[in-house]
Amino acid sequence: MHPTKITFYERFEPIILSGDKTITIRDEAESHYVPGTRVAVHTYETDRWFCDIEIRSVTPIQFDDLNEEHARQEHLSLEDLKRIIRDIYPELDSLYVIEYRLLARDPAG
Ligand SMILES: CC(=O)Nc1cc[nH]c(=O)n1
Repeated sequence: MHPTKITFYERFEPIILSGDKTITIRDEAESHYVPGTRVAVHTYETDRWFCDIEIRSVTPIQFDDLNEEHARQEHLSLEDLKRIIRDIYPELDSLYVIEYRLLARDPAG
């Protein structure tokens, strides 16, 4: 069964809902999302649902190959992107770029 839920840190919620953040970079354990499927997005901290997304693609990437385009899609500078990914996944080089589009959001949010 493919995963139908993903969590994001609350600090990313505004740039996901604005449509400015259109990718997330995850490890192998979170690489099994299926393009074309709908996924519920919850906060990591409190498990609060705040939107649904559609998975567009899942692409392997090496940490050293992260570039300005990935940073633009994350709505970050490349320096900040690399620092954040290193904080979340210390010493992990094999990663996955999950591209998505926003489908629906909490009308009260
Ligand atoms: C909860 C969590 O791992 N969140 C992440 C990890 C990597 N990128 C991202 O946007 N969010």
